[in-house]
Parts: sequence; C-alpha cells; structure tokens
Amino acid sequence: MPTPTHFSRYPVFPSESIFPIAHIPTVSLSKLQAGSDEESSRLYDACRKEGFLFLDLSESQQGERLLQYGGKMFDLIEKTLTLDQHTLEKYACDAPRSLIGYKRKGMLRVDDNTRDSIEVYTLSQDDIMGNIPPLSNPEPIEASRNDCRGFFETAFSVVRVLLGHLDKQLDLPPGTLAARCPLDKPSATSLRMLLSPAQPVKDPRRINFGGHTDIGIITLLFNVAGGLQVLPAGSDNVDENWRYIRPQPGCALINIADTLTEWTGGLLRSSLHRVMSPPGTQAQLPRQSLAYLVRAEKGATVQRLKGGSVIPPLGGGEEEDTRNVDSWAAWRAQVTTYNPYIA
Ligand SMILES: O=C(O)CCC(=O)C(=O)O
Ligand SMILES: [Fe+2]
Repeated sequence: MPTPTHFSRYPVFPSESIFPIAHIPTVSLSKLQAGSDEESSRLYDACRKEGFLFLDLSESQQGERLLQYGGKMFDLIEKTLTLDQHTLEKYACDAPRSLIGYKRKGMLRVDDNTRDSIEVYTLSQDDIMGNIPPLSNPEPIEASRNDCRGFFETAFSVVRVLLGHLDKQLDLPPGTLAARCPLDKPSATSLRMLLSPAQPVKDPRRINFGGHTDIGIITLLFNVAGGLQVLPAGSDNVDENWRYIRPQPGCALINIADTLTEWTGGLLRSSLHRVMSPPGTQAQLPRQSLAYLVRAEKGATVQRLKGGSVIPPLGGGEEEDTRNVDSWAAWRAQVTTYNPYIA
C-alpha cells in the first residue's frame, strides 16, 4: 500500500468525470510535529468539516517509519488472507460480540440488503502489546509479531501527534485525549486487514462493505486501490451523492470516529463511509486495505469532555451519558439503522 511499489501494482485511478471524488484536505505530519499553528488549525477544520483528511507522512522520520511498517502489514494481509479457508476458519471471530480474528465473506449485510464481499482479519492491539495473555493467530502473523508491534507503536505515536493538536484546538489540557487510549492498557483497539476479491469484468459495481461510521476515537487507514467512498456532510444518503476517496501515495487517510464526536458534543465529525468495488480497471485486481481503529481504554465513558472554552457544555434539557464505551458500542450496534450482522 503506502509505498510506491504497492501503488505501481494498480492501474491509475480513472477519470474524475466518471468516478467523482471527494474533496479531502491534506495535512502535513512534519509541520504538525514542528508545532505549526496554521497546520494545527487546518487539521481541526478538516476534523470538523469533512471528518476525513490525508496525513502527508513525508519529511517526518516517524511518518517514514509508519509507511515502512504499513507496507509490511500490507504484505501480511496477502500472506494471511490467502491461507486456505479451513485454516482461516480456525481463527473465526465471535461476531457480533467481537470481531477479533477472521471474518469470512458474507457475514455482514450491506445497504442494498445483499451481503458483504470482504474478508477481514482483525488483529488485537492488546494481544500484540501484551496487555492480555497472547491470542492465537495464523502462522504468518505469529511469525511477524515484532513487525506488528512496530506497526502499533509507530501508528499510535503518529495518532498521538494528532490528538495533541486536537487537545490544543479544543482547549483541553495537554495529553487529555491520548490519555484515554494508552497503548499499554486494555481497549478494543485493533488493526483490521481487509481483502476484497477482484470483480469479474461483466459484474455490475458492488458494495463490498456497507455504509458505516467507525465507533472508536480515530482511524488511520491505508489503501492503494480506490473503492472507499464518503457521503459528504449535508448530503442525502442516495447513490449519486457518494464520492470516491482517491488514495494518495505517501499519505495515511485519517477519519474521526463516533466516540470523539460524543466527547466533543458533535464538534468533530464522524462521516459515513463504505467500500465499493474499485473504480474502472482497478476492479480487476484484489483490493487490500488496512484500518488502525483506535478505541478508548476499557472503562472510559462516552461522557462529553468538560472544561475549556470550546466544547459546548450540556444544554438544559440534555442528559449526561455516562455509559462506558464498550456497552455503548454494543448498544450502538443494535440501534443503527440496519444491524449488519447476519451470523
Ligand atoms: O477499506 C477501506 O478503505 C476502508 C475500511 C473501513 O472503512 C473500515 O475498516 O472501517
Ligand atoms: Fe470504516
């Protein structure tokens, strides 16, 4: 994925006039690391308006390291999800209770009431970081535990830079947001490895992974082939309003997730997104992607953050939501407009 080699495997993203793309701002990690106020407010604006941004990883040592680890994890998707079905089923996830492990194709309902066509292996951060006794994963992952650990450490260090700037923009004490998702404390944080098969040439375009928002704090995504679409703010959920996100080499794609929207009283935007078969001739190759889904520490609540001059206090009629993030997530899975789990 993120490396030029991964991009060179695909035909270029086809013309924008046939596959309309979303406007997604690009923010520079190196400028954020250097403390640029201008970049910090560009980050904040993107988190408020689009809920998505490209994070340019160039000219940053940490960014380059993340690209290298991202490349290794991309190669691991292929090694893992091309194992035979019988082997993968030994690691089947216990959906909908937990998605850790292997999810075969067709377990989820997509928006048009067909089934998903995406295979997913979800790696638990707690497992890799040693926050819980080790889980058992397929051999290619077990053989790459050090690289997986390197990925989680590096990805989290980059996410910490973003959360630090959001603390400042939200007038919260430094470290507030990162302290709610520490790398060494149990949480539902995971690395999702996704693979959708090549689309047979004569088949119509299909939805591989239905419309959803991410439930955690923030997500860091790597994809190379197109296919990810976002529903822009203020647009009705009808097919013609969805826009493709064109993957950018050297960048991670960041999106705000629901917990951060709750904590900020709706200031930051968690956008609806879905995965279609890739546009044009890109669909003739399998599509891989990686999602580092950062969730709050177990026991944290979804209560709105207090203090500071930016996050609006609860209004007169509003009740404080003191549920913990995990029971809130379980409740959310039930009350979303469609319950995606079939089995
Ligand atoms: O495959 C992608 O590009 C996005 C995946 C995604 O949205 C997710 O795993 O939550
Ligand atoms: Fe997502």
